[in-house]
Amino acid sequence: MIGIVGAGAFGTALAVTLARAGHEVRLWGRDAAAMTAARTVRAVPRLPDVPLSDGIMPTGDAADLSDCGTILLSVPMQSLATTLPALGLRPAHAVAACKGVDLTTLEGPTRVIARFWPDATPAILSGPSFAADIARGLPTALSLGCADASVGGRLQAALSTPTLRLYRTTDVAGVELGGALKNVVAIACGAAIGAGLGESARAALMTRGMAEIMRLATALGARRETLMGLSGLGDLALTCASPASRNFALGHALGRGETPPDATTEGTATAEAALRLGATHGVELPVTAATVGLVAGRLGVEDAVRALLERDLTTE
Ligand SMILES: NC(=O)c1ccc[n+]([C@@H]2O[C@H](COP(=O)([O-])OP(=O)(O)OC[C@H]3O[C@@H](n4cnc5c(N)ncnc54)[C@H](O)[C@@H]3O)[C@@H](O)[C@H]2O)c1
Ligand SMILES: O=P(O)(O)OC[C@H](O)CO
Repeated sequence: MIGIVGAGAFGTALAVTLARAGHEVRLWGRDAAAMTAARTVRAVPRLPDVPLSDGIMPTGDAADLSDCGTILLSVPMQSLATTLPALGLRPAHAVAACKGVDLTTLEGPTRVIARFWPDATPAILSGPSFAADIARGLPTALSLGCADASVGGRLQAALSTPTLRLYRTTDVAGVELGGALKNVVAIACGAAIGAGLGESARAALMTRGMAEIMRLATALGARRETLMGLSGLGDLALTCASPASRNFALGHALGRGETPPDATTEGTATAEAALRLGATHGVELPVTAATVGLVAGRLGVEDAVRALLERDLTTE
């Protein structure tokens, strides 16, 4: 039996694909009334058009997940540290399915898990995947990072489905940081497209953004080959190119001078956290700095572009 914490778009999509593959799934959401209603309606508000099969039990009571050996965590990153201790669970394996860096502690999701659930083996699931695609059963491939290779292998086998293919690695930092940092670049790309700066500008931002991801993530222990994989280059390609990305959409609205849509956009906090990590580790992050300025309203798109173009010429 698999437990999923977070009945938002992604947690629900994972529940649907795992149930389709034959797993019994308990899906916990913090809004108890909505979860009770979901038992009858057989859908959750975030994915109203995706039916929940009989194999999924929606619940607002975390105790219903106490028999689940594996728990997937799909709440927004900035709420992970408050969510975990409140659940009162002690799973053997905890797989983070959130993308970001905790702004208070600058920890990735697996470190947050280790802090609150020291007996659980933490893992991270990340890569190019829109919840709607996974829920529809469209082909998707993700990275599963787990420092314990044998647990990682078992999780890979358990969580892969006929349409969701997992690749495993022991490089937890690489999977975490690739998935977190790509969101920052997606905001920058959205802003460039929204402001009408063109496809060439987007390609330049993606490439130089990837260079920043490589610099910061390797300074924090990630391996380059992981960052060139699904939870890095792969997710960067998806998120920077698709208007369906909420991070891209946020940047796009800013680029057009419009009010951004109300949505989970992990890249805003991650950009701030990345700048702090960069300062600590002596890593220059000009695209991230411009994105932070843009999101905070301190820079307009033209100022941000000027700041990037006026930097000293350098080697690639
Ligand atoms: N939606 C996607 O396509 C997608 C794909 C891959 C990864 N992710 C990642 O999954 C994570 C969740 O995103 P999502 O798309 O499901 O978001 P969402 O906005 O659809 O849902 C978030 C869920 O978390 C709950 N939540 C919000 N604040 C909370 C808090 N303080 N305490 C407890 N619960 C809280 C909400 O009630 C909601 O059920 C993010 O880190 C995101 O980057 C999302
Ligand atoms: O909608 P976004 O920007 O949060 O992106 C969703 C996923 O992270 C894409 O892999």
